[in-house]
Amino acid sequence: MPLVAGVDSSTQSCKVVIRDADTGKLVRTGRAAHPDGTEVDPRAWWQALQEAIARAGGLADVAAVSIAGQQHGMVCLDSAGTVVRPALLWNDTRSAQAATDLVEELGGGQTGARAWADAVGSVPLASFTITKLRWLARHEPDNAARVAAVCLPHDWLTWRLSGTGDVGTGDVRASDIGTSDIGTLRTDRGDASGTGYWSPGSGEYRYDLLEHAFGRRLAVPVVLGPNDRAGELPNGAVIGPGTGDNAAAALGVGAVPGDVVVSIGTSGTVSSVADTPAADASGAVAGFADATGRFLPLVCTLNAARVLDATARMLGVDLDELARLALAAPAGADGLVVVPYLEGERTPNRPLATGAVHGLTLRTASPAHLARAAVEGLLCALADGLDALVAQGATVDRVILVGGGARSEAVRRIAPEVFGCPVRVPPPGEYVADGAARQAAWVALGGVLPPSWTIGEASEYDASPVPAVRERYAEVRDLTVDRLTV
Ligand SMILES: Nc1ncnc2c1ncn2[C@@H]1O[C@H](COP(=O)(O)OP(=O)(O)O)[C@@H](O)[C@H]1O
Ligand SMILES: O=C(CO)[C@@H](O)[C@H](O)COP(=O)(O)O
Repeated sequence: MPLVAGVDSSTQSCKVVIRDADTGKLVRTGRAAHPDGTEVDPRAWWQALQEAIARAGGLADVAAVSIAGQQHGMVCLDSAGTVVRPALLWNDTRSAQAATDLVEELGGGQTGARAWADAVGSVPLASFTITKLRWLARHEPDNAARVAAVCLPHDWLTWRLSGTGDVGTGDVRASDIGTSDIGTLRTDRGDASGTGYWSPGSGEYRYDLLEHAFGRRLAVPVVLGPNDRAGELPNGAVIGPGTGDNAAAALGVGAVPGDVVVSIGTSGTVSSVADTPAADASGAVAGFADATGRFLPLVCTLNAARVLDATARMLGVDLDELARLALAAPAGADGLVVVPYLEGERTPNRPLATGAVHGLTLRTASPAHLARAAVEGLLCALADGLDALVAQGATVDRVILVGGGARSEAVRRIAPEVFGCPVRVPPPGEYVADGAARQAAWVALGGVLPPSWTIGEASEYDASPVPAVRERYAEVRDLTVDRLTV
């Protein structure tokens, strides 16, 4: 019974699962919190990883480990492998102007957008690493001058794990010891496809675009195949390539073409597995690669589970009470609409936007109406994403709902009304970490395909569609003001 470990180093926390490689049976878990903010010192992720591994009983008895992580974050290293500045995360919007400039510089408007989509599968938005590199070059020239290599959160953690050989005995080590050779950085197709300088279509880096954005060439990680080895722990356990969190979630739920995975975590994502790469010049759909050698067209919103957190905070209730309140109000909340752009928004591209509440009357000024409108607002934004994915050719046989927000009974029950189709909710779990564990098992066991694991009985939620909810949302979603300070 070989054991394998999977890690999800996500925006809010680090989660570790240890599973039986053959059957997928869950054996142990651990987690640790990440700091808040859209700019984070990567050593905080390393510390959280060590804590989460220790809480999961260590890695001494595992045969393989893979790390999945939040996509896009810019981790800059100097020639000695030291982190140059805190990483800018996927939800940091300071590079919005850089994104606009990069599209302009490739022809502007539709021409520039088409050129980027054809080159790297996606039109750059503030989330993408390449825009953060441009921001760094223009705003922090001293830091930029020190940068020798750029990598992503999961690449950096994988590199550190291969270098330190710490097998999680409970020993927390967040110092700069360990690997320093930037030539040994590794990544995978899934995460590389979110940089803006790697092409899912050709499987090659676009060094020309990286150089164009940053001003000079940088070292980048070698892109491994789906079950290649990235390194080894001292106990002989292999380290898998890892991947971006959304590619890992698709692997974790065993998504196949026809499945649309909707994840409600810090980000909201709508994605599907595809046999051909996407290249959406509208910028709504990012043409990512997946973790199995295929592709993962994906729509991402910046505002998902935290809209529920924020609404619960405003109402002074916990998340269970928020769900109860939301279900107590009628569908459509009698016309109350929450536009959920609390962190600005990425899809649609409104980096400076703020959220809004529309339709306040004496009748709708109630906790239940606000709770309902918040759930409906975040789901409407995801339903727009589902439309964009379908417009790019995705077929929707099944919608699978995952992420922390899927634990909300209100989200599960209201989703079919807003999406207009039933949703399947797998048993509560850490599907990103599970996908990483499945990849680790694939690396350990070999084979053409990842091992087939069953994930337990999904609950099916169905309800009559209520199109009026999306119609009302569409009427007001652009009626927001920009934030006062960036
Ligand atoms: N019962 C629940 N109802 C609603 N939201 C929940 C519930 N449980 C957890 N969450 C939310 O899930 C979010 C974390 O989800 P997760 O998928 O772990 O995020 P990430 O992977 O981005 O760190 C938190 O914002 C949390 O409030
Ligand atoms: O930017 C994207 C996808 O393009 C996000 O999905 C990040 O990958 C962060 O994910 P979570 O921490 O919300 O899971």
